Order: sequence, then structure tokens, then C-alpha cells
Amino acid sequence: MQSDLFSALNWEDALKQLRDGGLLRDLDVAISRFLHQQCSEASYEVLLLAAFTSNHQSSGHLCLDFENDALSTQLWGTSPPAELTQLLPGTPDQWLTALQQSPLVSNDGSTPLVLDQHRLYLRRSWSQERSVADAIAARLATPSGLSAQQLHGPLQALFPDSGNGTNWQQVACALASRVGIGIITGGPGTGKTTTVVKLLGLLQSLAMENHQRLRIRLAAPTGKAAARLTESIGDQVAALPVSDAVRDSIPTDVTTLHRLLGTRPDSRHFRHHAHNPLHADLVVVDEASMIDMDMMASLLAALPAHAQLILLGDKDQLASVEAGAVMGDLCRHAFEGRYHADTVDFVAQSCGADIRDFCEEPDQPGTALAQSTAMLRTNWRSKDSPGIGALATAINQADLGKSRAAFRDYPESLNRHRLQNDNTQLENLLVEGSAGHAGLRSLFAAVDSPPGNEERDPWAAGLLKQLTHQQLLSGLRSGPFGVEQLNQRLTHYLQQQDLAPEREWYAGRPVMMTRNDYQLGLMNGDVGLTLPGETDDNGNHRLRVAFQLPDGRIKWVLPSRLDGVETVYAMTVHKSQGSEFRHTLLVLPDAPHPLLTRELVYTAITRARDTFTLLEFGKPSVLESAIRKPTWRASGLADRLQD
Ligand SMILES: Nc1ncnc2c1ncn2[C@@H]1O[C@H](COP(=O)(O)OP(=O)(O)OP(=O)(O)O)[C@@H](O)[C@H]1O
Repeated sequence: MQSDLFSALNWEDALKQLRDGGLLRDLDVAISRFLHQQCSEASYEVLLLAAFTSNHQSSGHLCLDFENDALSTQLWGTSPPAELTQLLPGTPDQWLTALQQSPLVSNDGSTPLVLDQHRLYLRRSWSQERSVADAIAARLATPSGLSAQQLHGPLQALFPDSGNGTNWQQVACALASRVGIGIITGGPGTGKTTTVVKLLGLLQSLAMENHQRLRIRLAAPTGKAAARLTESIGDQVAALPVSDAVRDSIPTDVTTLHRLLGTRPDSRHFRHHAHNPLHADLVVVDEASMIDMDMMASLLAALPAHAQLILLGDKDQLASVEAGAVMGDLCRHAFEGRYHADTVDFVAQSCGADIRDFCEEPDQPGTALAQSTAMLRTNWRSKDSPGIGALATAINQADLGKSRAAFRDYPESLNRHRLQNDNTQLENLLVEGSAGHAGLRSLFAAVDSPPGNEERDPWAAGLLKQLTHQQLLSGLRSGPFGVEQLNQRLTHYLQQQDLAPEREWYAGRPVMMTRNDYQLGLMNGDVGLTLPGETDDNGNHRLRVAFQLPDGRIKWVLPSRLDGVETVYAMTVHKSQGSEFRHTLLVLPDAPHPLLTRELVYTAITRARDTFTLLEFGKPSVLESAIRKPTWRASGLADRLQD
């Protein structure tokens, strides 16, 4: 089934050339060869497009979207060599025709490749996306049974200060109480945690009035995010204006999604799934922007049909590391609201709020999903650090003028340094500290004076906290401004300063897990600090690495037991998601880079609690180019949820 267009080309040669040219991986070539084995008459272009579809999953795309303007960049990158692009001649329409005629392709998941309208998927991604869309649609169509009248009294009690204006936190609680799923998005400090705690109080109070007690589970995608929520939720639950019985029935321990679903060693499958659902009536997941399509499909499959799911997150943050941009897809129109008239009425009756300005328009109809989505719009924390909020908003709006003004207007919380790469300015800032924050020198001094054995845990907890006072971030892994070389540079400088010895393991070395270790109970992204361990009978210390578990306990691990770790003086912005640092420093390289996007810069800025510092090794145009480049991920989820 070879079309004339491709008759002169050999697919095996083409795959090799594309792999050697860096446009395909070995895995993609292997998938293409496997498909050829399955169907020897598969056409040249179908075998190549299958390899590209596989490849683009590694960049977060779920499919190839033949109608998207960015298809060419998705396939070839920004500056493709002509000899490589010639290997896939033709137009998207011609490719679609070839796919439609191929025995390897169907639109119902019965073949290894699925062409769903104008999107080409590998079967697994298509099934996941469809199951996520179906599960969300089913939850949206499941009323909770709570009426606006029932919600009114408790919502007034929980939000006594609402007054006449729209309190979006209260609106979010009302909308999330209505059907089997609620989505609450908002930037940092907009009160997502505050809102969800009130929502838990609301739903548990109403359940307990009915002599029921909701089994509530709280989760986050990473250990760090779970630990952060655990830290912030306890005080808020304690302050809830509800009865003691209700308060006592709201958990404050947050687990990781992996632990919630029950990981099984050496298996991709979880203990909880459609046939062994979670024992829960209400599940809250924080930092939902980090959830990829695979995990979302697993989570939704494991939820019992009656259980309510609440997703919390910041739609503007970087999407998940793995394929999909679920939160972004779900919240695509959260800013406009797009509420139906009956939703506007429901909010008026339950909250006394007027959200008519956020009503759907004839040319912008609201979906069922929009009726369950609320965006929090006031940054309450920025009262302490208004500069960070102002800069994050400017970046989000790709407004360079406003971002320059933010640096100028808020010098106490925003700094911008132009650095040269041929000296140690960067190292000096990190080691000696800057912007009123202590640096690594003070951490190394504290590490050097361990207390007695019984004081070890609180001491380690304090040092792990100190570690989060300052964090250097980069959007890149490799190259002179990527985290690998930045960590080498800092290690070398610390050695020159006699702060660190020339050994792999030393007291003061911060490390990050680079994979999940279920035996140790440590997850990819968990950060530990190497410290002198307990003293033995001879008064000697052996080094141990201290990690803080989501429940706050300290876990001490021998360095030799850690094989998936790396030094983390510098961290990628991706890995920083779910964390917060008092002072966050972002390195921008000397030239624009395709991986530096608006979401990446926004995510880095919003990791800062008190101070943000931009370290520029090139011209301001590097920042400009990044914020003009929003991330795009090919996915059909948002379209499926339109139906
Ligand atoms: N309606 C409000 N009025 C006054 N202060 C508020 C309000 N809502 C939240 N806050 C305060 O703002 C701060 C941030 O709130 P919260 O932690 O709930 O936000 P968040 O969106 O979960 O933050 P993060 O982005 O860190 O996850 C907290 O100190 C909280 O007490």
C-alpha cells in the first residue's frame, strides 16, 4: 500500500536518518519496526508518523494534531535540516488520507494506531484520554444531591465576610458541592487550601447532619507537595468554624497519589483500580497541574462512582513532566467562567453572589465542566510580597513593560542581576547569600555542629527547612546553564572555599531522588540533606541522608543505599513544582532556548515566597523570547469535554 509520493523512499533508511539527526529515539524506531512486523504492507508515511507520534510523547504531547498550526514545529523543531524534512514529503491532508487507508489505523481503538478526527494517537494514549474524558463526563452528570438552599446557611457561616462582592472562594465551594467533580484553580496564595478546607468542613457537616461520615482522602502528586499541604492544612482545619465532631473527622495527613493508589513493586499497575476501588467518599488532589494523563486515568478508574473528586491547582503552571496537560485542558476557559444561567442562579441562591459577568456568551458556550470550575482571583499572600504577584501576573500576560515595572517598583522582593560567565559571581551569590537571605556558607556552618543523638530529628528538620530558604532554579538540564553544570560549578566552588571536601558524600550535600524507591519509601523529587549521623561508641559519626516524610517524620538513610540521587544546589524548574522557597533564583542562559517558555518562567517565579531573583547571563531578550512562548501540548481532552 505504498503511495506514489513515497515509492522512492525506504522507511528503514528514513528512520535511521531521523534517529541519527536527533528527531527520533531508539524507542520510536523500535515501535515503527514492531508495527511493520504486525503489518508488512503498512505504508512508508504511516510507519514514520507512528514513530513521530511515539517521539512526541516524550515532549508531553499525547498525539499528533494535523490541524494545529504548530504541527510543523512539533514534527521538526524550530530549525529543521532540509534533508530530514524531505524524508516525510506531502501535506497533512495527504498523510491523513494515508492513515485512513492503513490497516494499522482505526478510529475505535481496535488497531495499534488510532486516528480520532484529525489527531493520531498510539492506542494506549488514546484509551487513557478517552477514559479520562468519559470518567469526568460521568462525574459531571452525577448530582451530589445538595441543593442551593441546603448550602446557603453553612456557606454563610464559613464565609461570614463575603459582603456584597463576589467571594470566589465561596463560589468555588458551592460549585464543587454540586456534582461528582469540582475543579478549583488559582495562582499562588489565592486561597486554594483555605477554600478546600472550608469545602471539607461544609461537606462533612452536611453529611454528619444526615448521620453519615465522609471518608476523606487528601493527596498530591509528589512527596514534597504532600508535605507542604500537610504543613499548611493542620492550622486551617483547627480554625474551621464547625463542631468538634466535624473537625475531628477531617484528616490533615496528605499522601502522595502513588501511595493513595497503592504502588506495587516492579509493576506499572496500582493496587486500587476499577475492580478494587479506593475506600473513600471524597478525594482532594492538590497541585493537580502536575498530574499526567496516565496518572489521571488511574486515579479516576480507582475512584468509586459515588465519590466526589476535588482537583486543586494552578492552571498557568508548567504541565506535567509526562504526557498530557490535564489541568490546563480542564481549566481552558476558567478565566471567562462561561457559566450557564442555572449555574448563575445556583450561585445566587447558595452564596448570594452575582456572577452574571462570567456568564456564557452565544459564541462562547459553557461546557458542563465549566459549571464545576472556579478560578480564585485574589492573591491574599501577596500582601506580604506584592512584587512576586505583580511579576507573575505580568509574565502570565506576556507583558514585558509590566514585568520591567515590577522589578523597578518592588526592589525589596524582586532582583535582577546581569552575570558574566567567566567569573564566580553566581557561586558567590549562592554561597554568601543575597537579597537579605543567608547562603550555603551558613548552612554548612550549621551542619557542622550536630547535637546529641536524641536531638537529631528536630535538628535535621530545621536544616531541611533552612535548605528551602534559598533555591537556584534553571529551566535546562544540560549545557553551561543547565542544572548538571551548575551543580558541578557550585560543588567545585564549595571545595575551593574549603566548605566541602573532594568526596562524593559529605555533610551538607543536598540530594534529590531521581526515581521512586518504594523500599525506602522515597519518591522521585524528594530532597534530602547529608548530615553526620548518630555518634557510635567511639564518638565517630557516619554520614546519613535525612529526608522528611510527608507526615513530618525524619527518615535517615545510609548514602550507600541511595542509588538514584543527584546533587541539588540547582534544581530544574520542573522538579521545583509543588515546592516553595523563601528566596528563589532563576538562571536564564545567554541565548533563547526552545525549552524556556512562559509557563516555565511563571512556575519559577511562583516558587518564591519572599524574594525572587533573576540571574541573566544574556540579554533581556532571553526573558522576552521565553514569555512570548506559551507551552502547547497536543491533546484532544479539551475537545472531548466540549461534547
Ligand atoms: N479570604 C481570605 N482572606 C484573608 N486571607 C486569606 C483568605 N484566603 C486565604 N488567605 C490567606 O492567604 C494565604 C494563602 O492562602 P492558601 O495557603 O490557602 O493559598 P493557596 O492558594 O493554597 O497557596 P499556594 O499557592 O501556596 O498553594 C494564607 O495565609 C491564608 O490564610
